[in-house]
Amino acid sequence: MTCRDVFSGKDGEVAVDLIVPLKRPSLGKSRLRETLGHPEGRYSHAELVLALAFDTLRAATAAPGVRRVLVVGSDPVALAALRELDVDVVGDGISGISGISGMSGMSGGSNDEGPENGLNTALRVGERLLRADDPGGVVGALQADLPALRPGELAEALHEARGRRAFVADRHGTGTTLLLSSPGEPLRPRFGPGSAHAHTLSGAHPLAAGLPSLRGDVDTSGDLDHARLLGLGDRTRAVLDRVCLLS
Ligand SMILES: Nc1nc2c(ncn2[C@@H]2O[C@H](COP(=O)(O)OP(=O)(O)OP(=O)(O)O)[C@@H](O)[C@H]2O)c(=O)[nH]1
Ligand SMILES: C=C(OP(=O)(O)O)C(=O)O
Repeated sequence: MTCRDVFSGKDGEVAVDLIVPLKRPSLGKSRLRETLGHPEGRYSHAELVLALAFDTLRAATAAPGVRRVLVVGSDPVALAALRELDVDVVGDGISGISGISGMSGMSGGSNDEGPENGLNTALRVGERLLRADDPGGVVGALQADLPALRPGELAEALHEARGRRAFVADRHGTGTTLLLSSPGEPLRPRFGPGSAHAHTLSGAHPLAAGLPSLRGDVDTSGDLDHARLLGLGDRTRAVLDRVCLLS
């Protein structure tokens, strides 16, 4: 199990274990596929979605204050491709795959009144695994579509939360890119349409810092253009550069 030995956060802060949900890349990011058109032949849609996740994870694992990163996904091939990163991977229990990397899969059952969807179910699977190892820690959910993410901005968000259940809204103000629990308390994920509002209603504290790279999730080609202006991670840039080289 991958776990950074030394917590490098600021004084007295609790280390954070992050869950990163990852839908099967060929099925995920359907709005991006629709608005980008049909790049197939130059790169596959799945390759781009996996690159977004790869760059997100590379930044997350480099962020001070992040102790551990657990990817909960639906596709064994995609999960295997992430093994070179300093992350744990596990099946989301939705697609039939479960234990990977020495972890046992668990079903997603819920005692939470938030919306039931694949994403929240996957997060509960991850939360239960992380809590089994550290019942008193802070658990977070980070989206896998933040290709411009800067480790320092993620660290800044963890710092601003200061142990409160808190969230970061996306740049549109409607979605959520990061949700953090209080130490030892349930995450209570309410991801889905309008999740920023749902997280506010559930009592989570909206983090106010600018954090453009942490708010820059990619759902459409417009979001991808925005992330490109912020500065894409290497993997995503390399996939997109191929289009420019060929066109
Ligand atoms: N493991 C898992 N992850 C999910 C699931 N649904 C969404 N995710 C992940 O949750 C994050 C945010 O999801 P969305 O932005 O709604 O992604 P999406 O469903 O791929 O995108 P659209 O098809 O455009 O709605 C991404 O990291 C997805 O990969 C799911 O059913 N299982
Ligand atoms: C599921 C979510 O992501 P998106 O809005 O990017 O679909 C969310 O923000 O709750």
